[in-house]
Amino acid sequence: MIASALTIAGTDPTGGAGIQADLKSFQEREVYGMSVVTSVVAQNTMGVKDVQHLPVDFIEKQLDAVFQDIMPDAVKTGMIATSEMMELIAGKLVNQQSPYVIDPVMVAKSGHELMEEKSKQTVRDKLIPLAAIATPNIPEAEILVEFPIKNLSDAKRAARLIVEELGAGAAIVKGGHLPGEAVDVLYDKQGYQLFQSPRLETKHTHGTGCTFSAVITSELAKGRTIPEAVAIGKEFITAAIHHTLGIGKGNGPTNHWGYRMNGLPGKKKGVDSNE
Ligand SMILES: Nc1ncnc2c1ncn2[C@@H]1O[C@H](COP(=O)(O)OP(=O)(O)O)[C@@H](O)[C@H]1O
Ligand SMILES: Cc1ncc(COP(=O)(O)O)c(N)n1
Repeated sequence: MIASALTIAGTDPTGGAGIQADLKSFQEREVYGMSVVTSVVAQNTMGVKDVQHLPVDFIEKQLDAVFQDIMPDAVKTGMIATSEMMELIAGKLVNQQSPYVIDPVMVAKSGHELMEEKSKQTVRDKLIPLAAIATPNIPEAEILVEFPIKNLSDAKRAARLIVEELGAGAAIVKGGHLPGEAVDVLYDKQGYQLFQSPRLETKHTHGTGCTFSAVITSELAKGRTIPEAVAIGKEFITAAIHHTLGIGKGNGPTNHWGYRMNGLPGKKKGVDSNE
């Protein structure tokens, strides 16, 4: 039977980030995609204009509609703006057997806050301990661990702390916001693993974090291990950034077909970690 995955997140009507990026990524990885909307966001590649949060009881109705029908093989969360939403979602996920990937989305690349300030504590307390893997970027990891991350050794310490003290099963601290090569640090019970790619010079990186964590979710849904899922996520996002579409007036989206149609930069077309 086909693997299925559920994303619980906010929207991007221009399709590069949020729910839309997640569903495109699930589809690319041949996983049946489902979605529960938390907030409707009026945004584009130039920034966030406005946000409407859905009522918590309506988010609950959407979650129940999914869970009463098609049980996902993996779940990811993206933008969850308020503590009330987080508490609801934690209550629904606590008895789930399927792996849960938390992308603790806090601030959009454009600088707009996507999570209430007072809820940052709730992410740490209620959601991180339920996660098979957390995928913070550098600013998000800094908020979770409460120390500045200036280099690879800080990122390693943060990833370890998110697992050993905050209770995630694994953590990957993404290096998109550090200078130099794009190095992501995975820490799990087996120790550290680094996932590295050259830094690609482009402004078109809208939704990179959403796409990366959605691919990890897809691979966990198929039963792959965390290091296998992260390796595929890293190849997918590298190709999606490299084979840029060049659309959008601001920081454009990545190319969700890039990996399947063109493969990794420098490798032959169609190269896929499945092969
Ligand atoms: N300019 C870039 N070149 C290559 N890889 C990048 C670049 N920017 C981000 N990445 C990669 O994209 C993924 C998402 O990282 P990041 O941009 O830090 O997340 P977020 O979108 O949550 O801020 C990571 O694997 C990171 O290494
Ligand atoms: C609904 C939603 N979720 C997440 C992001 C973060 O994406 P990015 O950091 O690339 O702007 C976003 N802009 N919108």
